[in-house]
Amino acid sequence: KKTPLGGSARKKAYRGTVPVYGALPEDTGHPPPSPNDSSAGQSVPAVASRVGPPLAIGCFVAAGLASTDLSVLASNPLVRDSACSIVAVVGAVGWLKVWTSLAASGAMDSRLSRKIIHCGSGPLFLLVWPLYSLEPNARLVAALVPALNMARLVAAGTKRDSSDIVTAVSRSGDAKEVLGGPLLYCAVLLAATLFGWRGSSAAVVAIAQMAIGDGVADIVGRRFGKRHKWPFAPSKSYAGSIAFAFAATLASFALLRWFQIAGCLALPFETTDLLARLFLISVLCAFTELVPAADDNISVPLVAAILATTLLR
Ligand SMILES: Nc1ccn([C@@H]2O[C@H](COP(=O)(O)OP(=O)(O)OP(=O)(O)O)[C@@H](O)[C@H]2O)c(=O)n1
Ligand SMILES: C/C(=C\CO)CCC[C@H](C)CCC[C@H](C)CCCC(C)C
Repeated sequence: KKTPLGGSARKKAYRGTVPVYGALPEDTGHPPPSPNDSSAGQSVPAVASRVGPPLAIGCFVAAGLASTDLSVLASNPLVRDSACSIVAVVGAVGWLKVWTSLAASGAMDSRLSRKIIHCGSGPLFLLVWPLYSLEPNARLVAALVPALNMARLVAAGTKRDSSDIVTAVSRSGDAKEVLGGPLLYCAVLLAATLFGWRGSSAAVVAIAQMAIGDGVADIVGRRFGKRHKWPFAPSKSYAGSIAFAFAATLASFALLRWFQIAGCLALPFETTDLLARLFLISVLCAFTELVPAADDNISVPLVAAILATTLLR
């Protein structure tokens, strides 16, 4: 299709009307702005406000990185640890957003999305641990991830922030609820980071039991455990507890192996021996989950940590 202005005449006309754009239409693939286009002839700040703060921040970070020697950054442990924590914090926001959006769109039940968040958050955080530097302070930088999430939950639970974290993790949509199970969950991640860290099989097993064991018990129990309930815990089913024991064993095993492969911890057990020990821990944690005395986000990882300290050394 022929255009009214072609070749150099069009370039000249375009240069004349759009002082803030460095690129010509041929460079950008976009058509030239019409005389009515509100961006034509605007100043840089006006255009920046149109494209929005995220792009401005992105440009700022990119310009900073471009003017810095990246090899110096990569070899600096504090920079490396901060980068890991930034990735984890941003990842956590995206992770919650994905499941909340799926629930909001009707693609899945919000109880299921909440349980998937419960199952995935702790193990995903564990996967990041080996990427931190060997510095003793690395765990402090890593601890910022659950600490910041706790701050978000407290802000949301005390209504100082109407964040959609409430939609993601509260059962009923009541903001105060995030100060219960979800806050304890993050507190366990914080304690495991500060007092266990990646050389501790107890920290890894405690997180796997709390996240995967308890989460899978709920997901499976609700579907397959409607009829056969425990006599002393009428809301919980055999199916849920069996699923807890098997899923938590496999998750603990896989995460421990990941830490072994990454060179973070050494375990003196053959595969079958390790699996048997983890199964014993998981069965006992599945029984702990049936006890209504304490929140299972505290009781399960506590029992798991004690058992792992005794059985995995
Ligand atoms: N061993 C289990 C554990 C859970 N469930 C199912 O999962 C539901 C929720 O269990 P539970 O995690 O104990 O509920 P809450 O603590 O109330 O919820 P949450 O942990 O999500 O805060 C139960 O009603 C039951 O249907 C089950 O069948 N068997
Ligand atoms: C619904 C939950 C518990 C109820 O029993 C889980 C709450 C999850 C937190 C609000 C989010 C926690 C995020 C982690 C601290 C970091 C995850 C990082 C990872 C890379 C995604």
